[in-house]
Amino acid sequence: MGRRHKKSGHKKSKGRPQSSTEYSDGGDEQEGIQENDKVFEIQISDIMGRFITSTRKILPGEVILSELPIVVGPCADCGAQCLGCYKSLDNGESGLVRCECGWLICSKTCPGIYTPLGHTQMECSILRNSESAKAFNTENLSEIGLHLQAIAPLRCLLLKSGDTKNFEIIMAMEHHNDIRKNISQIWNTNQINVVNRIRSNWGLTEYSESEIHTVCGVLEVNSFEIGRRSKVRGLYRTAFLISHDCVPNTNHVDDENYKLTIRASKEIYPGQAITLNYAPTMQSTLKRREYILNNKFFECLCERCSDPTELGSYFSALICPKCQTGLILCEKPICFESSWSCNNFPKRCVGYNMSARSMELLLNRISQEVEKLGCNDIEGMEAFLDRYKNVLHETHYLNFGVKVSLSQFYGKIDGFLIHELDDNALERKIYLCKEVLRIFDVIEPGYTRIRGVTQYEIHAPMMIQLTRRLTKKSAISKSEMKIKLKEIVKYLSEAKIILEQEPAESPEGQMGSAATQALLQIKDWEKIDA
Ligand SMILES: C[S@@+](CC[C@H](N)C(=O)[O-])C[C@H]1O[C@@H](n2cnc3c(N)ncnc32)[C@H](O)[C@@H]1O
Repeated sequence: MGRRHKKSGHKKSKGRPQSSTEYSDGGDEQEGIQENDKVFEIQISDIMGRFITSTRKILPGEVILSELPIVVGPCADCGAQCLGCYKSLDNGESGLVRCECGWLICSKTCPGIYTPLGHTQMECSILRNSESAKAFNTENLSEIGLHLQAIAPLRCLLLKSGDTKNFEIIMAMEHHNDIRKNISQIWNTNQINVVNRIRSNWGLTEYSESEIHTVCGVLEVNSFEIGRRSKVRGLYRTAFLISHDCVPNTNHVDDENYKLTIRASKEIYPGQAITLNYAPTMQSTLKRREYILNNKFFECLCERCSDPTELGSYFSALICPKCQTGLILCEKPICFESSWSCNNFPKRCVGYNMSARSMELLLNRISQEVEKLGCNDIEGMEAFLDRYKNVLHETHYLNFGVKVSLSQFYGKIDGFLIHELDDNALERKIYLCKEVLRIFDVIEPGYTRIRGVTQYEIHAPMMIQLTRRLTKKSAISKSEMKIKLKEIVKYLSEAKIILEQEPAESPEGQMGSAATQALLQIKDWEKIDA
C-alpha cells in the first residue's frame, strides 16, 4: 500500500511564514475580517507543503475565511447533469433540452447559462465549434457523465487565456503527478476521459497532455465537494491550503452561490495548524488512511491515526473472542500490514491475533450487512447491534454508524413517530444521542454539524418524558424539573448556535430555527411554572 507514498512523518515547519495578503495578492479570502486582524498565515513544511496556521487565538464559530470559487464544475463521478446549474438530468416528461452548443441543460431558462460559475459564453462557443455534443448517446444518459468529466478540467484550462492570475494559482497547487502517473487506474482513466477528449475529440491541442493531467491532479487533490442537489466540485484560491487532520478544528459550509465559509469548530491557539478532515470521519483508521492514500496521495500520521484506541473512542476495536473482556486492537495503526491482538494479553488472556487481511475480510463482510439495512428499518438496525454485541466494541465504527442513524430515526419513522414512542423507546433515543455526542466530542468536537443535529434530536424525547411525567402526575419535584429543563436548554442552545451557521433553507438550517422556537417555548413553560 505504501507505494504511492512519497513523504512520511510530520516534521516541524521551516522557512519564513508568508502572510495571507502576501500570498493571495490581497484577495477576499478573509471577507468581513479587518486587514489588521488576519487570522492566519501561510507556512511551508517539507512534509505537507504549504499549510496555514492561526496568527491569534480563534474562538469556536469564528469565520476564518470566506470566498467564492475560482472554478466550479461537475465531479468526476457525476451522472448526467445540466451544464449550467448542475441539476441531475433524466429524460423526464419534457424530454431533453439542449443548449446552443448541443450540451444538455435543465431548461432554456437555466440560471447557470452564461454565468461565470456555470456554462460561460466562451465555453459554449468552444464546445459548439468542436462539435463535442455529436458523440452523445442520449439513450444512455449515464454515459453523458463520462463527457462531463472533462468539463471542470476544461474550465481550469480556459483560465489560461481568460484569467492568467487564477490560472497561475491553480497550476501552483499540489497535483501529485509523480505519484498519480504510477497509478494506472487513475492516469489511464484521465488519459481517455479527459486528455484524449479535450485534445483529440474536441481538437483543443493548445493544451498539452501534461497540462491537462496537472489540472486533473489539482482538482483531485484540492477541490471541495459543494452544492446541495448534485455532485459539484469547486477550487478555491485559499481554502485549499488547509491541511488535513482526522480530528479537525474547522467546519465548512457553502451557499447557493458556492461561496465557501470556513469556521473554527473549536478554539484554535496562536501558531496552531488550521485543519479539516479530508476523509470520512465515521470510518476506522484503516479506511480513512486508505481513502487519504488513494485520493489525496499521502499517508496520514495524525494523533487519531497513531493511537490504537483512536483517542479512547475504540472506533476500530473488536471484543476478544478468547477472553471476552479484552479488546482486539491494531498493534501499529499507521502500518497498513500490522496485525491485531488482544490488549488483555498476557495477564488476563492467553492471546488472540488477527492478520491485517483477516480483519479486512471480516469488516468487509459485516459492512455488507450494514449496507443491506433499509434506512427506515429500526428493528433491523437494533437486530444488527444485538447480533454483533459480542464481536464489535459498542462504539466500533460499524456499530456507531448504525447508532447515529437510530439516534435520528427514532421519532421520525412511521410506527416510531415521537409521540408514539413508549417510555423505553424514548429512553433508548436519549441514550443513543448521548453516546453519539460522547464519541463526536472525541472525533469531531466543537461546533460541528453532526453534534448540532444530535443536540437538537435529544431535546424532543427529553421534553416528552417530562410532559408525560407531569400529566401522569408521576412524582417530579420542582427542583428535578428545573434540572431537566436546564439540561434541555443547554442542548438546544448549542444546537441553535451550530445549526444557525447552516444555510437557512437546508434541513440543518431549518433545525436551527426549530431549536430557536423550542427555546422560546421552554421560556414560556418556565413562566407558567413560575
Ligand atoms: C489540498 S492540498 C493542501 C495544500 C498543499 N500542501 C500545497 O502546498 O499546495 C493537500 C496536500 O497537502 C499535503 N497534506 C495536507 N495535509 C497533510 C498532512 N496532514 N500530512 C501530510 N501531507 C499533508 C498532501 O500532499 C496533500 O495531498
